[in-house]
Amino acid sequence: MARIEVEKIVKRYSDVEGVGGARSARPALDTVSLDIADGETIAIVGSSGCGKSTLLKIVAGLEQPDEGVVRFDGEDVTAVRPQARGVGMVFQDYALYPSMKGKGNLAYYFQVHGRTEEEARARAQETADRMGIGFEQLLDQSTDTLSGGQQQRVAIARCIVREPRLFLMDEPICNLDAKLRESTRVEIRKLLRKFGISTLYVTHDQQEAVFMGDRIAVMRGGRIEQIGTFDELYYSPANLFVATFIGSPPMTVLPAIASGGLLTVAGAEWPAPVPVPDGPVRIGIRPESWFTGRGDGALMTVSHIERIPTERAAFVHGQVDGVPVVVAAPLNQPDTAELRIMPDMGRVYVFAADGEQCLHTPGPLDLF
Ligand SMILES: Nc1ncnc2c1ncn2[C@@H]1O[C@H](COP(=O)(O)OP(=O)(O)OP(=O)(O)O)[C@@H](O)[C@H]1O
Repeated sequence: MARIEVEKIVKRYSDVEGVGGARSARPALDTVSLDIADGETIAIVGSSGCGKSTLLKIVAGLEQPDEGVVRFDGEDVTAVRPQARGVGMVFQDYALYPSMKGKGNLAYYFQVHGRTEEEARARAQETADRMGIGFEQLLDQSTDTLSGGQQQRVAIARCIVREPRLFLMDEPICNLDAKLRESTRVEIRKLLRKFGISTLYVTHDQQEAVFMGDRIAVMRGGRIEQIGTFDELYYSPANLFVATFIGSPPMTVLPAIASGGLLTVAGAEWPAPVPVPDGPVRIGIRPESWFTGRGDGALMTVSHIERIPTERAAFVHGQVDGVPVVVAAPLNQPDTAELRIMPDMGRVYVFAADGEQCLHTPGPLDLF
């Protein structure tokens, strides 16, 4: 267990080609800073190529940064080799030794480090006991006969047995089918809580990030846009990118013109929720923040209705003036080609026209 500090990391890959073959000026990581508290799990999300894996590799010591510092418990480890950092790594491919049983996988580290067989056996047993019910049976099986989820449990145990200071997990369950993914992520979360090991958990799946992370870091183009709890990101996004990245289906974003306390949106005039300087802005409306069926609303052309019986809810997808819109509705929402919709102006977000600043957020929903 450790407190991890990542400070102003810059990483440039020299062979990254920019548009038209020119050398790209944009680094893979651009002044990235991050603090992981002792025992905390931070989930890192962002689209492909935003630098998630590079960040993990730098913390692991597998890549060297061009600038910046990595500290474990206050000690500068930037130049420390990976093997000496005490980091446990779990990736999507389990990288277990296939010819060995689970037990052999756990004991291997001790064997290659010249430790006694008794110690290896005792540590493997202790870890198996702590991993929970049913785990010991897995250790007696050859790893290539285990399911993906089981292999991932053994891979995690193989890290835990070495008592890592930090776990680095890069899309550890993305290769599993949907059902196994769900049970395995519950399992991993339980283990992380139980062992209290500080963890960086990379995923491209927002829901997984919300489930796994005590906090979530949203990355874009080599930068961390915002770090916070789900509520902080959802209700107080730093900018339009975070606001649209967090939340599923995503919020609708409409261009608007502010003038004299009114917002003109798609030809309709709505009162601004807060004083907004006159000029172009963008407004964001989450699916749950629309009123439907009001005569004075904007006209939405419906493309399809996504019904989610397990949630007793539906999402109506369509367009207003060519802009994609998603509106939450009851499960029994009738099929319709058009719908009059009106935002709950008390729940809209207002962004600067370039999307880089959030000018107003409605704050958390008061459910009680
Ligand atoms: N070894 C390398 N050499 C050159 N460029 C690299 C190398 N590794 C990564 N990159 C580039 O650095 C950027 C960040 O890559 P990285 O793998 O960290 O992204 P990622 O967010 O993990 O993506 P994904 O979700 O697709 O795995 C990308 O533009 C990628 O092409």
